[in-house]
Amino acid sequence: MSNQPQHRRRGDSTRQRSGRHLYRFLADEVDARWVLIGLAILLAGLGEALLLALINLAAEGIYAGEERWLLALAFGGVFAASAAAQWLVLSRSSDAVEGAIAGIKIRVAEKLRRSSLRVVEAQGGIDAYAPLTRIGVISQGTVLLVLAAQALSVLAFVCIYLALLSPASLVAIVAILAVTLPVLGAGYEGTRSLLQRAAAVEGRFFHRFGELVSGFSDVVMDRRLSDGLLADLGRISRESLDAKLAATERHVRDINFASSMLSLLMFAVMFAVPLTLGQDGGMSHELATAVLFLFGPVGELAAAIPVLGRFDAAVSDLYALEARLDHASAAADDLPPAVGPRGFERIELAGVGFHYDLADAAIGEASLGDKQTAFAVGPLDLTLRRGELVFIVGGNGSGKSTLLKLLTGLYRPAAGRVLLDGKAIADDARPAYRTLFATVFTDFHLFERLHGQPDVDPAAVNERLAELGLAGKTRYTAGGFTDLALSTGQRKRIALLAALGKERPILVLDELAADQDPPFRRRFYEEMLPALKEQGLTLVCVTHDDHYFHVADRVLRMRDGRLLEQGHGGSPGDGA
Ligand SMILES: Nc1ncnc2c1ncn2[C@@H]1O[C@H](COP(=O)(O)OP(=O)(O)OP(=O)(O)O)[C@@H](O)[C@H]1O
Repeated sequence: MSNQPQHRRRGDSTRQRSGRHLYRFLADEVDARWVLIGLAILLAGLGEALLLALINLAAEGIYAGEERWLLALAFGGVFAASAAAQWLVLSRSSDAVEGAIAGIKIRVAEKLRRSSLRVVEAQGGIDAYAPLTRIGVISQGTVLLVLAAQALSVLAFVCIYLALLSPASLVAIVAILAVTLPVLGAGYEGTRSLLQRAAAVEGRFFHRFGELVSGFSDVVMDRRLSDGLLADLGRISRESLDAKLAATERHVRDINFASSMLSLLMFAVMFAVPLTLGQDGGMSHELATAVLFLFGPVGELAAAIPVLGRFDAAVSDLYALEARLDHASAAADDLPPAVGPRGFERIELAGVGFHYDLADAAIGEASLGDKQTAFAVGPLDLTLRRGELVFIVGGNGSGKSTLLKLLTGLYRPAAGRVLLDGKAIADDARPAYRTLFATVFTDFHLFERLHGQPDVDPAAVNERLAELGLAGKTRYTAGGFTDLALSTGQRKRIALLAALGKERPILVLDELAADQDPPFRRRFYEEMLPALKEQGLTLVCVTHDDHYFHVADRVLRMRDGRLLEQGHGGSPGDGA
């Protein structure tokens, strides 16, 4: 079982109320001195309220000469302290959040590498990891979040100041804020979910947009296809626009509401309270300045709503992704060791069965109910001996690649056993077992550099590239391959080079020769494979090249997920 590192945050947070994600992110992920930041926020708020009081004192016009200088000095001092506090809050919190984001990115990559091939296949393409790309929203949101906290602090201190000026006004202020803040809170909730929906739709847009790029040759050749694709893009875009417009409308309504409530507050403090209590209004200009001072922080709070909503949605999507990966890695094998077993005599598949279940792939709760078997292989019985050259043949979709993934330990058998030299491979031994194999599957990926081989001599790699007919096409340097935009056949040759560089005892090649030109194909079957066998490698190759079956020691045929009886070189199992 996986021994992945434990984190303070657990992956089960996806169903929590919105806002909680934000809180958990700050509390659990961000390594900041919150007490210090909190004190600085309070200081900044207090500073604003003091500035207000000083402005009011100066406006009274009764201080002159030395006293006015003192007021000016006090203003300067408070302003400097308040600005320093704000600088401290913003720089410390931004640094801490950036640090947390950098850590999260690596943590998600670590969780992904600990999940299984089936899960990664089932997640689909890179779109599934889009929450990781939206993490930048968190950086942008941090400043606004801090400013919103500071606005709350200013609000509190200005209210205290107002209370000191006119205790009766405090009642009106508290009543109005008691209505305004929860309404803004509810507005935040709604805006957040609308923005989250818009982000999800945006993800679908980019998926479809990706099809426009990857299928471009069809797009320019087929008007009906390109019209259909564009219509689809337009529909998705409108859906995203609708969600965004709804969010904006709600936000504008919130801002409107907040400013109306402030006007009401002004009315209450300037008219309702004095008229009701029969006050003479001598304090009114100070009260008016104080109420006007509230406009800034309340406006900042209202303006922060959509950004905080995006921040919250981004964190919540990220945690949902992590929860899926946590779920997957809990059931996945450990990481393989850097160096595994080197030698073996025989590998056996004994009654091995496997099926592609939608539920196997289910890493969220949603799909657990749709258990369906898409394709099943087995029971498979096969013995592979050291030094053999085995071909696997069969029609499209007969299960050849699935067999290779079972043989190499990439898939966990649902039935039967895989035995290494007579000993069944237990789950905890499978990662080490996998290191026996170097593979080139049909959906291989060419890494830009030979990761994990830091000491590789570029000159030696370039020599091998030349042997594979790729001199002048690409070169290997300390920075990696200079060019990988090559033909499919050429890319496959590089994949072969990379696989051989791993120096594993078994080489598994899935239709490697399929895209090669006839001279290279002949060289591959008649010279390279025999030479590799001569060097002691065990080779398992999926092929459709019946011209070269004679090269193999054995040819096995797959049909409908079953291995037919084994034949010898030149005579595949069912006599085809
Ligand atoms: N990742 C997957 N998820 C779900 N089903 C899959 C997946 N990969 C393959 N299958 C199913 O398994 C069947 C066998 O696929 P497999 O790739 O093993 O066949 P193959 O013999 O290698 O075919 P080909 O010659 O076309 O490469 C396919 O028909 C497909 O329905």
